[in-house]
Amino acid sequence: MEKVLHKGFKYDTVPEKYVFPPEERQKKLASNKSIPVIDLANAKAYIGLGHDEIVKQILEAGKEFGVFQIVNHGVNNEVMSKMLEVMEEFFNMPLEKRVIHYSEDLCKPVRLFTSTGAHDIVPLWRDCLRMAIYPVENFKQYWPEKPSNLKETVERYAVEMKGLTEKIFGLITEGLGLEYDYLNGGLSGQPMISHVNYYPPCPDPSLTFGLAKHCDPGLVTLLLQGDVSGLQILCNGEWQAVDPVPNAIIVIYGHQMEFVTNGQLKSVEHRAITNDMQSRISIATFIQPAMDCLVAPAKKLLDENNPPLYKSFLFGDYFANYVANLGDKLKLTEHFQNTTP
Ligand SMILES: O=C(O)CCC(=O)C(=O)O
Ligand SMILES: [Fe+2]
Repeated sequence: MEKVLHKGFKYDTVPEKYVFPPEERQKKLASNKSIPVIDLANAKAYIGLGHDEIVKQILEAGKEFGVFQIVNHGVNNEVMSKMLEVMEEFFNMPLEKRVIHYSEDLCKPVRLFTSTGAHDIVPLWRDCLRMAIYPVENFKQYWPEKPSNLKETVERYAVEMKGLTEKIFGLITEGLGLEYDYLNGGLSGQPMISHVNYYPPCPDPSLTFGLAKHCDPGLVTLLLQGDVSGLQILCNGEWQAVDPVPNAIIVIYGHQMEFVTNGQLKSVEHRAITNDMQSRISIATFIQPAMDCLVAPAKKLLDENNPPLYKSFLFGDYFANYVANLGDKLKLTEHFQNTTP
């Protein structure tokens, strides 16, 4: 396989190997409901005016869609735009400057790869710079030296993402009636990882995917998508676009959130499509349990009317299954559902 897809020029035609079989290609989108945009301006660490409404909206969005966008989230807008800008610069650097980060070693804290970097049947129209970003002091040394302001920008972004995670977790646990820090500790104990997804312009987006249908493995994914559309979610069997909202961050519930909340919050299946006019960058930051963390439905959410729908398992076991099944939610759910009456 080629080391990276993006070589800094526009392709004239889609190379054969990137073409998906006709039955798997995108079909018409549903244009009904739009994904909720939740304004966090009045969300406080304590109960205040407007706060209860925000908690309610977050839970409802989780029950219905498994995804929502947030605005006035407190993350510095300049940090977000700098992050997108510096990553665009990274992917526009000459190939020889980028390719030094290419690696197939899954354990590396920073690596560039193409497609999923795994055993794809049809490769995806995507390159990805994967970086462990938090705790900053453990990983900063591995981040790319070029562009020269990359390290400083990623550091600021990582700190903002950490703060935002705590804020969102506080709102979710409050809404569910769990202890305030229930989702902290082991359940979000893995270092924070960001995937900087780069989708070069594609001559025929109807034939390819930037990312194929998957659910995210962790608790939540915080996604920055700039102003180019491309994210789609599967909602009641129909695909729907999540169009960009200025300065918004998309919150995607991952599969562990569904397990921990005993199915109260849904993990949404999603994909990314390509675009023939512009390249697109999205930055996904994953909050995931430590590999040795025991994941199980929260006891407070169980009673005789709400028996556990899932088994308890080590996140490491889940993750091995996730990789083997390419993030297929149905297969993973079957594997971890509780079959004892
Ligand atoms: O590019 C996007 O909008 C989606 C990215 C994504 O789903 C992921 O990185 O897991
Ligand atoms: Fe994803």
